[in-house]
Amino acid sequence: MTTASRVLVLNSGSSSVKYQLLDMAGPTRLAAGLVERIGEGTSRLVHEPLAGPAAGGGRRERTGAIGDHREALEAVAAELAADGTGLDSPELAAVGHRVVHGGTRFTEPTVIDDEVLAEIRSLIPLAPLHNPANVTGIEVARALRADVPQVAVFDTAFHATMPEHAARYAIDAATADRYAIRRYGFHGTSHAYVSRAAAKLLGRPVADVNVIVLHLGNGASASAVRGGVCVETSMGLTPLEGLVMGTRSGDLDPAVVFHLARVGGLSVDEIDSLLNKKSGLLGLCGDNDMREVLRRAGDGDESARLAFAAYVHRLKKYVGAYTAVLGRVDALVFTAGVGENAHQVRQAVVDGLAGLGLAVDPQANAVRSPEPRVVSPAGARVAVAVVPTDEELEIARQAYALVAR
Ligand SMILES: Nc1ncnc2c1ncn2[C@@H]1O[C@H](COP(=O)(O)OP(=O)(O)O)[C@@H](O)[C@H]1O
Ligand SMILES: CC(=O)OP(=O)(O)O
Ligand SMILES: [Mg+2]
Repeated sequence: MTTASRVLVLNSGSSSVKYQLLDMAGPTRLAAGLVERIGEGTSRLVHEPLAGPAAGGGRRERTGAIGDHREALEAVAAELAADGTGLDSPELAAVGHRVVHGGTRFTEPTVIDDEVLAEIRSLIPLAPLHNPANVTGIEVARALRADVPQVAVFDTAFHATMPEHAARYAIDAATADRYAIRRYGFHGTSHAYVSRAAAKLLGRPVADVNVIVLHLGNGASASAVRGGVCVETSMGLTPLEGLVMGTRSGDLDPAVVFHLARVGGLSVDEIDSLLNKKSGLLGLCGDNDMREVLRRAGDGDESARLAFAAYVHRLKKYVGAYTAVLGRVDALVFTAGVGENAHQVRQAVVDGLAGLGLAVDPQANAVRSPEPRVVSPAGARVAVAVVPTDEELEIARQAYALVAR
């Protein structure tokens, strides 16, 4: 029996690492931080001790090139060590890793051994922007602390309950099976956490509520959750399908790819990069950050207005579709960077959808708060809510539940 109760959570993205150190006895957040723009000259690390030996020490920030994820994670380990809460601590019970793609095999949190790591590596072609960084995180943490369990928590896991008719693409079945082509869905940790928190906010049992969750960050996805079980989501084989995102196109006619190859002469890798990194808001107006898009649109910039309108139009289509999938919707929930902060997006998505029971109260919608809150008018048929996501806490809970039993 161990008394170690700390969990370090690493959420490695394509060019960033978000991390938190939690004491699960509370749970108490001991430290949180972020390394961004990894691989660029202007990298930035922000570290904040929040509780424990270094509490009150204040936020520390350092800028300057951080070449790759390995270097970033070593810098994170050094910051934690400087607080007296390093990876060498006997209190560390587990390291929880966000792993974006779990394929068909991983639908539960999993303790990582060599074989599991090899399998995560083999899924890189299905999540080329994400799984490589996840693998590096695992390698670095293991090298620093081989005796502590490393636990993978998969973005795809929550969506594994999707019925076959939602998960299947309508393509030749033998080809689909041979190449494991199906809709997996992502951001599952967030969709799970937020749909549960929404039920709590409404004061109703999770099993009784039907929720549409809109996770709008850099990557963005929608999900339909019936009684706590995911029945549909907008991302597919990879995190490219679905909504208009910061740099990703979301849905398009697959023939666009053939056309670009045949008529445009682009290679498969060039098309991949175009659709994943140079499309979405960035492709439409030159900015991928919603704050910038809103500012420019407010100044009357036509391409920013178009980008905003296209972003919102896609969201409306998904809200309508998921209303049909669920039959009855109790709450529409906004989360992640854009969903939590951009009241303009929330307002625009429900505009004209009174027929679906959707509306926001402009005053409630304009409030800025880190707390979960309802922003629809009193008595509305469907509650519209803002629920801040906490992928790190959810990953820590799942990792700790696995190692502490
Ligand atoms: N105040 C705000 N208003 C509008 N958008 C915001 C605001 N704050 C953050 N965002 C948007 O949130 C996005 C990042 O969301 P986040 O959930 O942190 O993404 P990720 O975890 O995918 O990196 C950025 O595109 C940014 O534009
Ligand atoms: C899966 C995915 O799109 O993740 P992120 O939003 O972190 O890029
Ligand atoms: Mg995110």
